[in-house]
Amino acid sequence: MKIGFIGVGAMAKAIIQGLLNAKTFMPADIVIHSAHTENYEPYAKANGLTAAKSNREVTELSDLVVVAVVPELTRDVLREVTEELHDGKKILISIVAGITLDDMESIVGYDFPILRTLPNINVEVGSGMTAIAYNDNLKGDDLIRSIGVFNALGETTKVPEDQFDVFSALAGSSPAFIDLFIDSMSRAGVKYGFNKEQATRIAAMATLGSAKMMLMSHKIPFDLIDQVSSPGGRTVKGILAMQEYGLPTAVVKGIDATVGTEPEDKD
Ligand SMILES: NC(=O)C1=CN([C@@H]2O[C@H](COP(=O)(O)OP(=O)(O)OC[C@H]3O[C@@H](n4cnc5c(N)ncnc54)[C@H](OP(=O)(O)O)[C@@H]3O)[C@@H](O)[C@H]2O)C=CC1
Ligand SMILES: O=C(O)[C@@H]1CCC=N1
Repeated sequence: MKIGFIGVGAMAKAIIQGLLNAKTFMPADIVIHSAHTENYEPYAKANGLTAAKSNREVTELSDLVVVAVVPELTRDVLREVTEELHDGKKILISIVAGITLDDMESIVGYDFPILRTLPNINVEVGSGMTAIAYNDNLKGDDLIRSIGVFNALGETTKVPEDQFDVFSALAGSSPAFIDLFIDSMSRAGVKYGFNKEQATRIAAMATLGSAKMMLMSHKIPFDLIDQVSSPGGRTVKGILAMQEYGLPTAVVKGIDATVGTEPEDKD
């Protein structure tokens, strides 16, 4: 089975690296093309991937065709490859935020198998969280095979399409928010004399461990907060100060802005 990528930017590269790490595909079975030869050819060569000369060639050579361009270009790219998609065997996979199954069906055809996903950048290290939705034409082994690509890169969860934008904020964008939190912790460490590298490592390991605790203990966040907050100790003072300075509200406001729900956030 071959998987092709139309667009090889940050997200496609994270998926490809994750697939190579997981040995889900042989490098030569990963076919790529993007806008600039100087971007995709050296990348293909460095990783032993197959570089195609066009989006149409990627589609022709692949069983699973992943669209990984920015939303604004997606419709044009789908129109470009519609003919090659229709050989009766191919499955279209989109990782594009904001483009619905219906949007895609209206371009490539209503009788065509499509998996809509919203992965996050952590697929690169096998700890991704990917939303999935699919149309009625994707079923049986094809469904298992196409979802299996993302299960090999972490976890998948079925999400109603009208919740994809919220999922995108909570999982697609949140790695950047968590990185901001880690960087803020690390800068606090620097303020008190740690070097940045060591402070970042400490903050990142604490974040990783806390996420693991949350998932493995099945406790709610506030039970874990209470476990760390010794009576009369330092942690509760820190929690109260963070609340006073608006951390929980800042996070919700950040998600609002990402989803675009507030009137001032509308484009
Ligand atoms: N970044 C993330 O964390 C996430 C991104 N996504 C979605 O993934 C998609 C890609 O995002 P991201 O990787 O960040 O974006 P990038 O800008 O990093 O990558 C876009 C890619 O599209 C290529 N491209 C541009 N025009 C064409 C064309 N006509 N034909 C083929 N390829 C083309 C670019 O080529 P070149 O490199 O040659 O210039 C580039 O490789 C978006 O739709 C986004 O919504 C979804 C979840 C998370
Ligand atoms: O910033 C974006 O629009 C994309 C979607 C989720 C993560 N990156």
